[in-house]
Amino acid sequence: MSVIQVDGLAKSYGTVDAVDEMAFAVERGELYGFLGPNGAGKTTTIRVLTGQIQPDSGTVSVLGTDPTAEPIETRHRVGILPEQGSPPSFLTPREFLEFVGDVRGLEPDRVAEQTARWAERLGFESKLDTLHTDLSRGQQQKVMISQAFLHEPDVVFIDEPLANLDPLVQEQVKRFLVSYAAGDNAVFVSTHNIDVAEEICTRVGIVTDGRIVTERSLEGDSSADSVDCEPLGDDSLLDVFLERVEGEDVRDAPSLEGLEAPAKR
Ligand SMILES: Nc1ncnc2c1ncn2[C@@H]1O[C@H](COP(=O)(O)OP(=O)(O)OP(=O)(O)O)[C@@H](O)[C@H]1O
Repeated sequence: MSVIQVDGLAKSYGTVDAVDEMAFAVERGELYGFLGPNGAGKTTTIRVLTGQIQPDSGTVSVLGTDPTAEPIETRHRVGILPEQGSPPSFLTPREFLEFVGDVRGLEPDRVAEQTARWAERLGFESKLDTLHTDLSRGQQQKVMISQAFLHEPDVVFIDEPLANLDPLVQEQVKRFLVSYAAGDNAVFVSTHNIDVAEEICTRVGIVTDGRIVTERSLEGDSSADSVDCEPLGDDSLLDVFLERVEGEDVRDAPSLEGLEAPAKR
């Protein structure tokens, strides 16, 4: 059984159809990239899958739970790194991770062990007892990454994983995500970053206007054997993206008048 299954999902906000006829499935061992332009419906889909909002119609299943009917059960079982999420300003990383560990049902010893491991892995040991309000945006992002993986969930949802991270930490996080998915888990990454998706994902679904318009497998021998998906082949992911988004090659789109860089003298 797929660890994430979405069929006929629809969600509107007033007259805006944010998600419409969305359908896909993700298997264990996959690092699935949800790639789409601004407003494509990526965050809305993740919010439904993590039990944060109710859809208008469709069925969703995450690790055999129904996030629309049992959102707390789903949230206990998965890791979530929300878009622009930040840890509470009035807590320190240690206090916040203790809180998250408690909510996720971890023993205090295990929380302490995991906190130390993540602080070392992402290099924020010296900030463990500093209030978040006094941390940089990138340091806060490291704490948010740590909370998503603290309880070693089988499925992790991540909205823009590398935002605000310096290049060195970006490389570490990318390598970690690849190895985590390969360890019989599933990592679901929503991103605008085509290069990162091409580099780390095992499969990518291109989302526009609230639905997946095409999927591509990015590895020859997919770890998820049951996935039947067209390989990327000789195309670049950028080419596939540009062709599919709005059904036209956006490289031919008119330039933004008045915004051209001034000619060099
Ligand atoms: N709470 C809301 N109220 C009204 N409209 C919303 C709300 N949240 C999202 N939308 C609209 O729904 C559509 C899909 O938004 P969503 O945030 O899911 O897209 P996205 O693919 O995550 O975009 P981005 O890459 O810019 O984060 C957009 O048109 C957006 O304006």
